[in-house]
Amino acid sequence: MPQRPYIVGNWKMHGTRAMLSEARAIDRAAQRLMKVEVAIAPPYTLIHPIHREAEQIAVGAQDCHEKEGGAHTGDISASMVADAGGKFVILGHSERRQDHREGNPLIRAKAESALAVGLRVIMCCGESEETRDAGDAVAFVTKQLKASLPPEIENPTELLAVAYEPVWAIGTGKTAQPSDIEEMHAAIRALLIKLYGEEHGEEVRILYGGSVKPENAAEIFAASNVGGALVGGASLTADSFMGIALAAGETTDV
Ligand SMILES: O=C[C@H](O)COP(=O)(O)O
Repeated sequence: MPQRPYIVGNWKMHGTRAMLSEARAIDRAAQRLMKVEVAIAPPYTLIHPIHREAEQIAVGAQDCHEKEGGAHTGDISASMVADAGGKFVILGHSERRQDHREGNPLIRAKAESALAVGLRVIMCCGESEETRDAGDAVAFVTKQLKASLPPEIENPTELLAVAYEPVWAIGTGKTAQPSDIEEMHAAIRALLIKLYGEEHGEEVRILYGGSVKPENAAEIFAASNVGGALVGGASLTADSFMGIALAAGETTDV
């Protein structure tokens, strides 16, 4: 049975307690949209407050440290995320790869640490504009993803989602063409089947991310192998975020 579309808001470094009202509005709207799985990844400081109030949506983190604990000033471990009520963690986002020079081996170690405490991993991947222009996008992304994903996951259907986010489409207003999304998601699907077997490889949701908005969401969700979206800017208000979730609900017969 196919899984529900998964619509995840990545609030990035936006959000003080003033944003709790937006989270409440998202949660209320999600209660009327049971065909879609809605989640938000606020800054660490808002995970617990949102978790305490939310009835429908899951809350998660935008990163975690690869170690369980220790002398790592300023870092947060996967078990701390879980303790605060987090149910998932976004890993390998291009902003972390760039701002914090995170490479594939480190990202894989973080994923192993997150899975060990039962967090779902949303593993990001994506190519730069230069790589796409050179015609190397599919080869680059599949190699990046293979090197970032743990080779063994107990229940990938439940505990893994992949987010394809072309770097040039993030926060720029540019989105990939549906045909390019289909080509990339098909290549990712083939990799997931190879890594985790047919049963799980077919079921893991592959999200698209990069300037998703209510206006372009329906076209993106109509593309094959798109199981949801990782949404940045448009997830900061309940209206636009739930507009995207609504579009996902309309394209599913789950
Ligand atoms: O994680 C989300 C992505 O980076 C997309 O961000 P955006 O929707 O603002 O382009």
